[in-house]
Amino acid sequence: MGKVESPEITRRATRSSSSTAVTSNEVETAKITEPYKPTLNDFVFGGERLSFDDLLSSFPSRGNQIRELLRLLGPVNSPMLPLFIYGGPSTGKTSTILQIFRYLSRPFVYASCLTCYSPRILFESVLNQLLLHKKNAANRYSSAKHCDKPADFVNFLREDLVGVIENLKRSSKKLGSNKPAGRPNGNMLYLIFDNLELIREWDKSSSILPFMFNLYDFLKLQEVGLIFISNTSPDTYYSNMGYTEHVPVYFPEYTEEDLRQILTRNQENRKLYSSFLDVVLRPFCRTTRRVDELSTAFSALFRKYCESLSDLASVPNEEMKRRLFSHFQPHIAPSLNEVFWVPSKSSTEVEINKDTRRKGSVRKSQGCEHFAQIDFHLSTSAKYLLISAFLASRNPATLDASLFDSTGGSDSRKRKRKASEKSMEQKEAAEQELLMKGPGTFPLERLLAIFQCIISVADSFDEEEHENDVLRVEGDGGLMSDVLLQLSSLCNANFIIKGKSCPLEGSTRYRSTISEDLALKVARSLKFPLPNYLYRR
Ligand SMILES: Nc1ncnc2c1ncn2[C@@H]1O[C@H](COP(=O)(O)OP(=O)(O)OP(=O)(O)O)[C@@H](O)[C@H]1O
Repeated sequence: MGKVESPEITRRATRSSSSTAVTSNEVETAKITEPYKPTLNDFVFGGERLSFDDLLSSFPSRGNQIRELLRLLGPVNSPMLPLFIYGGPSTGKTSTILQIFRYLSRPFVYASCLTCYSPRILFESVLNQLLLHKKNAANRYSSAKHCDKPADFVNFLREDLVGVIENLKRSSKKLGSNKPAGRPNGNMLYLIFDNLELIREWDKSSSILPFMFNLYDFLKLQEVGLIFISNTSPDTYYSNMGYTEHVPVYFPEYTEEDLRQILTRNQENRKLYSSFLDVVLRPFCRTTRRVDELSTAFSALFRKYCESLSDLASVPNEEMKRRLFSHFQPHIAPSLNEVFWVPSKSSTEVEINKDTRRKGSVRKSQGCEHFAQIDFHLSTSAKYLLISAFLASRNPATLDASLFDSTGGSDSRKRKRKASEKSMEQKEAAEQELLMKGPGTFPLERLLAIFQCIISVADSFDEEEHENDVLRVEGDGGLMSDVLLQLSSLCNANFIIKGKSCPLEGSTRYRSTISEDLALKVARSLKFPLPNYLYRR
């Protein structure tokens, strides 16, 4: 995955070979061959400490999440409930939390379920880090402890954690409050488990996720902070949760303006880059909002944009912008197509395989299949239902009336949207909060109302193409049973989560789990103008 130029993430262990001043050849040789001796400092980032301003400016549009995470982590040595950080792919979850730890200089162990793709690799990776054990030729690349059973892992983990925490306490006492940069701050140790959603793929026994969520209760160690990072919301783990409360922190998808700030952040000539973004950002955002995908596509495109410029420091005027644009325009569409076909690794991009669907189970896209397969496997009405659920989760319910009129016709939509934009401004604070909370829940009635509306809109713009499917769903007497059947299939496939009943209303609530990327792809396959119906900040 192409990562945007983010602040360096280097753990001290990987810097072991960085040279110190040497005075003679012998000393030099000795230094090079001398095996590196890991210390407690390996639990924190080395190098200069990051200031709070640097932390904030490294992650445009993540100020709220950074402040929230700092609040939840609390002052040094504060016990905390497990955190559950979630949000779509490439929304900065991993980089933000790691840089927060760099800023705090607090000791942590990090394991990603992407690279640790079996219980044994995951457990042993955590234990190796705790024991400061490095796999190398001398130990035949073996782990410090052999461990593939959750029960063994808990025992080893507790034992090792207690040891490390004791050492941290001793070292804290020795150093007092006068800690140089690169030394662990405090005696809490944090365990960060990233890409949690992938466990579902490799844990055939389905026992690891419940185990992970129980870890806090199993360990009962005040000095240990647990942080889980996931691409999917806590609801997608619904059946696995129900243990000690995990505090959710949501990373919402970026808006176009957020992406502009993120992408412009490290550019030498911001004005030039901004004129480039004026041309490319909007069309690309319709295809993807992933920072990694955009930055990869844009780095090549920007070179093309500047090709005819003799001075890269020049500030473009209108005439120059026009010239650059006409030179560069032919490259936009091919690049867009390339991005369009890059399969996103969002875990919500699940394909309902014909066979597995019959069995009622779900298989994640293997990455190389492209969207055409979703096209093949989902019926048109299921796609509309999926889009309706996405809209219901994503838009504030108060905007439904202004986005869809009773006939679902699109004629008056523009006018009504405009009128509602005024009131949207007044409600901005409340709705911002709504977005922060992540995809919202909705009752069945709202889903069906949106479904009816968008189907009639679609009908009016593309009557012939979808006639058979849509009209069948809309027109015949089996409407409800058909839609409910589709809904139940989408719930089985985890595209839509069926939650508990609302205690006040007594009705069941639902939540969409799909990413905006996927919703847009589904909408594109139907030629449905989804962006027109999306509430944007
Ligand atoms: N607000 C931001 N400012 C600067 N860079 C960002 C921001 N958000 C994301 N990025 C960059 O995008 C890339 C992907 O981010 P990161 O891996 O942290 O996302 P993620 O949410 O953990 O993704 P995934 O769920 O796929 O693991 C990184 O290079 C990161 O630095």
